[in-house]
Amino acid sequence: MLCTIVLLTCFLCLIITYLWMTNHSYGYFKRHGIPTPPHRFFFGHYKDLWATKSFSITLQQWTKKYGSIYGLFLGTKPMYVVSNVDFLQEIYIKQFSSFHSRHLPIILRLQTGHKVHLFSAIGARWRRQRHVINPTFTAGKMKLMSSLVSECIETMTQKLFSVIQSQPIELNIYQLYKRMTMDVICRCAFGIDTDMQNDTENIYLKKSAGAFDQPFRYFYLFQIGIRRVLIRLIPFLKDYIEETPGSWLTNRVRDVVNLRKQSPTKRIDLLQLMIDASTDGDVKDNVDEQLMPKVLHADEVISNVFLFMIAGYETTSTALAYSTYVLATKPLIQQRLRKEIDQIDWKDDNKEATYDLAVNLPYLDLFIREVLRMYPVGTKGLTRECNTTTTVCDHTIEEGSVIQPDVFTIHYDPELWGPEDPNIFYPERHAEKRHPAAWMPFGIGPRSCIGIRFALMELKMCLIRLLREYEILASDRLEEGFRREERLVIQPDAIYIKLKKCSTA
Ligand code: HEM
Repeated sequence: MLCTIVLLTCFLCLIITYLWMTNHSYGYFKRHGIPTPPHRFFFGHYKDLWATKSFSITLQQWTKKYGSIYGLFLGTKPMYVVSNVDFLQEIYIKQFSSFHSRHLPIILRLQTGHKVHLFSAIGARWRRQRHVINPTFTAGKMKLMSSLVSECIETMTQKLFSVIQSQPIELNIYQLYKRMTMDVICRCAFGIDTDMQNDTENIYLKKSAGAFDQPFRYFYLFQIGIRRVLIRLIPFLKDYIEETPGSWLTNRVRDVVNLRKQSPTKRIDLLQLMIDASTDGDVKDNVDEQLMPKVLHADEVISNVFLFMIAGYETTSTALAYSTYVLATKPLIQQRLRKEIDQIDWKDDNKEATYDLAVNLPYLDLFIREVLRMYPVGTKGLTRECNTTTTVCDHTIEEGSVIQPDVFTIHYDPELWGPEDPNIFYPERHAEKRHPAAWMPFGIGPRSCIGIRFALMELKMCLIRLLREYEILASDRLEEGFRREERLVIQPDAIYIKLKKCSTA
């Protein structure tokens, strides 16, 4: 009897402590004088964020109601949603040392040791990996890799050539872009010469589609999580649980890396550059810059190759999709771009010269910047987690809280982007210097997208090739296919266009 009473009392105390702590957590923003939309016990705002079709648009709607800095709860974790650009500049740039990590989904937090890649690494490990991988993405390295990219674009153009008849026919070009960007990333990061554009039964294409195009993505992530936990608890189960497409791809990278190490000839791609900067020995991180080992562990090469596939495939194909949508709906802008492109004497047999010409076309550069302002591809990966309590623009931000920029509000703010209406597509607005945190499609600061140069090279080379050859026309179903949905990236269903051969091509 006494034992039961003691147990019941302990249980009650635990419940009271839990309720007190949860209640205290939910008082976070009230204590800091920050407004919040109403939350639910235990879930915080998770349920609202899961239920919405677009995370980014929901944030934008709340900003209209609660202002440029407001709070949400991820469970009980406080998250600041911010569209105040001075505040963001402090966090992402000036006080980066207090905000160097992202808030990660549980699936990435399960990764440990050398399985941790650049996206999820924190502290000294992130600094070492970024230091070693940065030189892989210099302009010089991009120029050397441009011929691999150009080959994939050429295959796409040939494919289009065989489809386009004397009369323009409707096609969903987004599908072709996905195959082309997957070919590019397989060649440059995976180090294998796939031909996904002609070989639609390609096993890599199928596995990648399995890994990235999941209709029930949360269920899929849950499945990966369960698999990881089970294998960690009972290692021999590994042989009995079916490989997920992601681990199938990871194992193929391992095979390619092993083959590469034995091969006497060197290919210039992201994989080789990372292999050259790696060691088979142990790597111990050190917070002291002088003592930081300037190498990658062999397993980190593999995890980062896989990361590049995820980070570089859907993002770039979707940015191409948005660019094509704009070109199809704005014939005058298309004409101006073609005029700039047609003025160049393209040296198709000299890939490096072509690279220089392509990346330096001024109107094309403004055009892409404007596309990504109006249609940022993803906003969820931009979070930062506070690792030491600090003060930002008179607000005390406590350790463990999360920062999420409201990119849509920032990108459409007339004060940041005027005097021309930000709802109008106007590339010239980027010729003027803007606030450092006003344009965030690739993030900002030391932890912004490492692949920006690669992505811009691919986008520019592909658009130039298309516009030299074809006039892009809107199909009757263009708007119907343009319905957007937000998963890992914010993507349209389809981009239905018609292509007409240019008279000068
Ligand atoms: C249009 C195409 C792309 C877009 C819009 C894009 C966007 C982004 C964004 C928003 C971030 C988060 C930045 C931040 O937290 O401040 C990011 C990070 C990253 N991106 Fe990209 N990306 C693109 C293409 C690529 C490509 C082609 C690669 C690699 C080949 C790549 C590799 C990465 C990596 C490794 C990170 C993590 C960097 C770190 O934490 O240090 N991205 N990207």
